[in-house]
Amino acid sequence: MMTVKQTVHFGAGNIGRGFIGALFSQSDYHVTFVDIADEIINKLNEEKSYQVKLATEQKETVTIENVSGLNNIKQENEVVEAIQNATYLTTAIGPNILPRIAPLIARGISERAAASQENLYIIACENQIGATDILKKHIFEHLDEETKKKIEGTVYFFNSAVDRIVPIQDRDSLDVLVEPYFEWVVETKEEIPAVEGMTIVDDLAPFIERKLFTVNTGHAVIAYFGYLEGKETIDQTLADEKVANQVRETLKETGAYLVQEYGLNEEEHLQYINKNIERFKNAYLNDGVTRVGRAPIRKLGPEDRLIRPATQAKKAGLSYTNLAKAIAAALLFDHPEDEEAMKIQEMIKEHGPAYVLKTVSELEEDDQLTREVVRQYEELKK
Ligand SMILES: NC(=O)C1=CN([C@@H]2O[C@H](COP(=O)(O)OP(=O)(O)OC[C@H]3O[C@@H](n4cnc5c(N)ncnc54)[C@H](O)[C@@H]3O)[C@@H](O)[C@H]2O)C=CC1
Ligand SMILES: O=P(O)(O)OC[C@H]1O[C@](O)(CO)[C@@H](O)[C@@H]1O
Repeated sequence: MMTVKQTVHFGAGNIGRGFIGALFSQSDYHVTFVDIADEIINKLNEEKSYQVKLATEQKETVTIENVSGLNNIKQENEVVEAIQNATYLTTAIGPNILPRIAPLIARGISERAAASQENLYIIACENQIGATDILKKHIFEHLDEETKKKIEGTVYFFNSAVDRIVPIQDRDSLDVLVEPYFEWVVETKEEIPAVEGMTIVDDLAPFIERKLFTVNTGHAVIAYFGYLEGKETIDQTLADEKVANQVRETLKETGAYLVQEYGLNEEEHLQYINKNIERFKNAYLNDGVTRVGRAPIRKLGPEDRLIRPATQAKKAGLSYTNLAKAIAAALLFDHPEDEEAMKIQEMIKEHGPAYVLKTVSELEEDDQLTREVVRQYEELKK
């Protein structure tokens, strides 16, 4: 009897079902999704399949089969067992959640190490530089020394970059609407089992910085300016020539840094920028500015899509005024349903914008970038 290849994926949300889980299923893996959302887990176990629909005029659809679900709070033992049988373990759960799932993954790894010498490949698929390294650090805090030794050469951790726009979905269905474009880049020099749609590279740094500081910076700029203009969706916002121009100018700044840092070809990078601006125009996605602007504390972090390209551009003597303006717009994102946005607004109210830049973005008060952001913040507020 043929044994079915197994993979465990934490986070049965938009990227989980609409991208990473779908690729594994299409590569003949059985995908065990792990999530805290009972309604998703129950549906996965009842329906055993769902549809991935492309956000195009034709709405091409693929059926994703060979899927099941486990709740990581209520079914710890079952998750540990699934990890024992898996070749891959992936996550798309949000960078802030990684420390919370690490203890259970550590238990799975420990029990697996006691019973098997088979390889396990762990990949965090999050919008964060070095997300798998961060997950590894949290997992290792829960492993004893003997297990850490035992898993050397059998449990591998690879960083990755994930790129596919997947908007918020209808919660009553497992089906997922996704853009046609996708890119999943994984950093490894190992020979690993094939997964359809996975691109392997030796060095992820240029790929993840190019992606985060083009796709995600551009998207964030549209989201924050769109929100300020009272727009609902990304494509509506981009139709406003003023915002479209702001996006292009900001991506010229991140582009100048990327070209200098990684020796990218300027013309090719310009094409990459233009290609991504076209992706943002997809009206079939109906992608809300509040989703793309979500979690501004994370997005204003020192290593994230707005602050890092600005600090790097400043260090390299390049222009960063448009990035500063985007950061100022992020500080004005006061969406009441976004917990992080509300926290930022409270901090601004009590201590002012420079305090947020210091505590959230690790920028000193007398930093030129801080001064420029605060100046633009006051301008935008008028
Ligand atoms: N949606 C998108 O277009 C893209 C998202 N990403 C990244 O992918 C990751 C996931 O994003 P989405 O799929 O959009 O989010 P999502 O909110 O649709 O999915 C996250 C899933 O994680 C589950 N979850 C939350 N806390 C949990 C916990 N403690 N234990 C188990 N499950 C838990 C949620 O119930 C949800 O189903 C994020 O890091 C995001 O930055 C990357 C590229 C594109
Ligand atoms: O906002 P987050 O959680 O970083 O992730 C979603 C982002 O990733 C993207 O899919 C880009 O890959 C955009 O849709 C969005 O800006």
